[in-house]
Amino acid sequence: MIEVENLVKRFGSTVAVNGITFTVGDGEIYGLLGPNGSGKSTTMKILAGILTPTSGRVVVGGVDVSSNPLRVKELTGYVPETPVLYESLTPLEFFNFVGSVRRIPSEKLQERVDALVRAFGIEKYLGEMIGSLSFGTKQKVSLIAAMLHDPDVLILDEAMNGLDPKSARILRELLLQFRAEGKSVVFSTHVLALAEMICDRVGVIYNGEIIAEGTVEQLKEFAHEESLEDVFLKLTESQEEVAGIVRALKEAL
Ligand SMILES: Nc1ncnc2c1ncn2[C@@H]1O[C@H](COP(=O)(O)OP(=O)(O)OP(=O)(O)O)[C@@H](O)[C@H]1O
Repeated sequence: MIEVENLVKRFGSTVAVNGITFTVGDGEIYGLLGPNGSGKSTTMKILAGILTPTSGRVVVGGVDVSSNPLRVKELTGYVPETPVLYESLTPLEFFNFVGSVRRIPSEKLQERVDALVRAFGIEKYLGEMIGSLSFGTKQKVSLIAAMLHDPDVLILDEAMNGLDPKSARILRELLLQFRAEGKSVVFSTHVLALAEMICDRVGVIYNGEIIAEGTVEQLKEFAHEESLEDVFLKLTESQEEVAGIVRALKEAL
């Protein structure tokens, strides 16, 4: 369970997150959707205990992030928008490093590394330097590292980026399994069809505020639109703008 209450994050004069409130239940996948720069990554970094909020309250698995960020990190697996990895380690060395930092018993670590490496099909890269791997393979390493300690909560920032269709399907299945085990997932994406497919509820974030929230069906009804893409464009006031740009392009080209 994740509870976010009146969360604010300022960077100097920039208000990245402007008083957002939402909860993610046990066994729920919550999609955070929003245009570039709307505050998704900042929110997710706060949930993962990486950034401290300016104000507001975040409770993960009953633990307040401000009072016990270390415990929240134990409960949480976080995949950043861009993989942050040690380029001069091999994936296997990196997984062992993560295992020791997270104090995962060696037998359990071995089991989880084997299963996840097999699921994402990266066996042949285990002994290569991470710096030499493709973006998609690095993303898989980042995902596996986040899941090694079997976290109760997963925070995935555009985690499907760079994944081939097979790996994207595997991740989707893993998330559904995660949900069935009663865990909570926060998932940001610009791929609205994907959000529609896997999210139990979505929150649309715009200029640091959640401007609409509900199931995809509820949002479609609320916005009187047929697709989540149209709902998104309408809510973020982009529908008219996109139409204008397309008109201008047609004239110019
Ligand atoms: N470390 C920082 N210092 C200053 N401003 C920042 C910092 N991190 C984020 N911001 C600003 O906060 C706002 C929200 O950024 P954020 O990265 O959370 O957006 P986002 O919704 O994740 O965007 P995208 O879809 O492009 O990844 C932006 O205006 C951004 O420039």
